[in-house]
Amino acid sequence: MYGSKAYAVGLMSGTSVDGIDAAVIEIDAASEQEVSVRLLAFENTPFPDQTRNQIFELFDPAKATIDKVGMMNMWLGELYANATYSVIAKCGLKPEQISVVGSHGQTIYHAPWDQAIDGHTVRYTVQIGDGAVIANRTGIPCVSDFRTADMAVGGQGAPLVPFTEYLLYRSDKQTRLLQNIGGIGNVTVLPAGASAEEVYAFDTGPGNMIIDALIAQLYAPLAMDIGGQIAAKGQVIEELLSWMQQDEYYAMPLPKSTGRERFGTQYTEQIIAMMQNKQWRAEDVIATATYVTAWSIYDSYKRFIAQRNPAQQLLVGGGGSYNATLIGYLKQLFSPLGVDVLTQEDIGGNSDAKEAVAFGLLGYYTLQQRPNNIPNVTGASRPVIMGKLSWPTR
Ligand SMILES: Nc1ncnc2c1ncn2[C@@H]1O[C@H](COP(=O)(O)OP(=O)(O)OP(=O)(O)O)[C@@H](O)[C@H]1O
Ligand SMILES: CC(=O)N[C@H]1[C@@H]2OC[C@@H](O2)[C@@H](O)[C@@H]1O[C@H](C)C(=O)O
Repeated sequence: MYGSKAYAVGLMSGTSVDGIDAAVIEIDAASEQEVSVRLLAFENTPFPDQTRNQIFELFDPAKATIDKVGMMNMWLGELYANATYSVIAKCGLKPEQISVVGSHGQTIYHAPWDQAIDGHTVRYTVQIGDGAVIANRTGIPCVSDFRTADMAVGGQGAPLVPFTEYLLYRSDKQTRLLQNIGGIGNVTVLPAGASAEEVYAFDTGPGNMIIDALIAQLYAPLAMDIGGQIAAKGQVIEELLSWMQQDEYYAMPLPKSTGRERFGTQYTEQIIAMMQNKQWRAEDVIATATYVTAWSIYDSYKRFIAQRNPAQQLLVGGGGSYNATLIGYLKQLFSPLGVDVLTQEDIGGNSDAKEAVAFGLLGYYTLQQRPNNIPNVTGASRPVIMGKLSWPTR
């Protein structure tokens, strides 16, 4: 594989359920340690409203009956295949030129803790959007369902993007924190001059998930606080802030990951109930939820990172990069610590495309039968080749 260039498509639909991110990348693997990626095209296709609502229903195990999960698995495969076609056309390539589609799928449930069954324990995670559908519609081999292999060897199955961040963003001189702010927030620590074994990463807590849910409740039909404009008009409510800061997730030891199971609908309903009871103003509640995301990133740094790896740079990606109030809070919190806060756009990248790019690269490694998890990051007992490979019939 070294010395050759290849094209891959990466597909991501994350915990925010805002749609399908699709990226076409050119991978240039000069040697094992020197891999570079060029983004050739990117497209976000929002889910049809009905599909989005149906996906949200599947987050509730009581509503996620097997027939609904099975149908959505196949339907998302179709939508992912369409997104693949569309993004390939955007850069003027043909499907035959693409080596692989790496598709994350839609997480509908993630249980990275041990569950007892028949005197044994298992962990599980469910990502849907069938790879066989994608492969057969597009004619391109498709790697999907990445997380299970890592769990099969004792890992949490998340986060997976750090493998690609190590390849693409490490520096010999600077310790960099790669912070993603999607539905959930997650950070990857790339110590200066580190080897892959020294990289660690974890979920910092909520990203935009609570903000989005509160906006949908309080400012419908809005689904997000565009640019952080609503939060900018509010003040942080101290009482709500300290209640939110008490969530036990923040103090949990590493490795750790979280999701909608903790910061989803039930959590937001509690905030709305408190708000009604205390007569808080909606913009103040949004400002507080926004501040909590910034604080949780700062708190994670101080608690788990700063002593071991004092950093020079916090590089933010994911949709939260476009929330100016959130970025403002981050700058306020990190600047006294001597950490520069930058977004992907500040360095010529694309905050929206970053995870789709990552899954294109992860899929390419799987196709090459090369391990692509970082055990130190996920808690897995060893490196594994992640994902299931579906072949098209050409
Ligand atoms: N212009 C914007 N202004 C404010 N917030 C935005 C903007 N654009 C996107 N966002 C926020 O980013 C979210 C989507 O982020 P992203 O696509 O990175 O999440 P995701 O990939 O679904 O989540 P995860 O990475 O947790 O799986 C939106 O739901 C919204 O809250
Ligand atoms: C189970 C799951 O889908 N987890 C997501 C989620 O969204 C952010 C954070 O929680 C991260 O752990 C992960 O995604 C990214 C893409 C990852 O694996 O690196």
